[in-house]
Amino acid sequence: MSKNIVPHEYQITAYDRQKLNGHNSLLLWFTGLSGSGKSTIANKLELKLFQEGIKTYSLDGDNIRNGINVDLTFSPEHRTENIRRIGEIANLMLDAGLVTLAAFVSPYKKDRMNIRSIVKDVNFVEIYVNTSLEECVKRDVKGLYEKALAGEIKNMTGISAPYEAPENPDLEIFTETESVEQAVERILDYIRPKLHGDNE
Ligand SMILES: Nc1ncnc2c1ncn2[C@@H]1O[C@H](COP(=O)(O)OS(=O)(=O)O)[C@@H](OP(=O)(O)O)[C@H]1O
Ligand SMILES: Nc1ncnc2c1ncn2[C@@H]1O[C@H](COP(=O)(O)OP(=O)(O)O)[C@@H](O)[C@H]1O
Repeated sequence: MSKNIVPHEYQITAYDRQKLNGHNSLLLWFTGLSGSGKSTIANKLELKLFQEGIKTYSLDGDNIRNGINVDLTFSPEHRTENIRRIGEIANLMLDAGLVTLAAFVSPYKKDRMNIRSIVKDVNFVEIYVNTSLEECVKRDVKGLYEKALAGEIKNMTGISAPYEAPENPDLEIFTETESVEQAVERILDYIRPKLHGDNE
């Protein structure tokens, strides 16, 4: 914490907000290549949670890279800063009592580990959306791989920039053999005890 900044003691705590909501805060962190299926799965999962009365919020490139992080590029340093800021925002969302879904390529191991240290470890679920580069290139949802392979985009993850796969993710999803619905059910099964368990 910076010098000369003294935190206020607020009467209402994260614990109180979680109690009022009837569930714990959780950060569901989706990592994987562009086009691996992070947003598709996160979207379906949020809908399911919402329908169960769980208070949620989704963070992804649309609301972050076009907003608070509009100043950042895809250089390694800027990706690190992108993920650091998102970690801090997610931490506020956890404090607010929300189940927060974050879908970012987040290619560097050290940046993802930093998230664990920003938020309380118990609240963090790392979900590796493991789809092969070949499949992502075949899908080419946004036409980025074609451009990257033609040399029109620099620093494209998987083509001209690294992706460091998680070694011990909490969950690993294989979208080439698993449907979106199956992935969502598996994630729900995994997080249910965390949502409703003793999380003090
Ligand atoms: N060079 C390069 N590398 C990877 N991705 C690129 C790049 N340029 C643009 N895009 C699009 O931006 C989305 C990735 O942004 P992120 O904020 O998730 O990236 S990172 O975590 O900072 O690495 C990513 O979105 P998703 O496809 O949803 O993953 C891409 O659509
Ligand atoms: N099992 C699956 N899980 C997730 N996405 C899938 C699956 N099978 C095919 N897809 C398709 O792959 C694409 C993934 O795109 P998207 O969710 O935007 O990826 P990301 O957010 O990782 O960039 C979508 O067009 C989706 O319909």
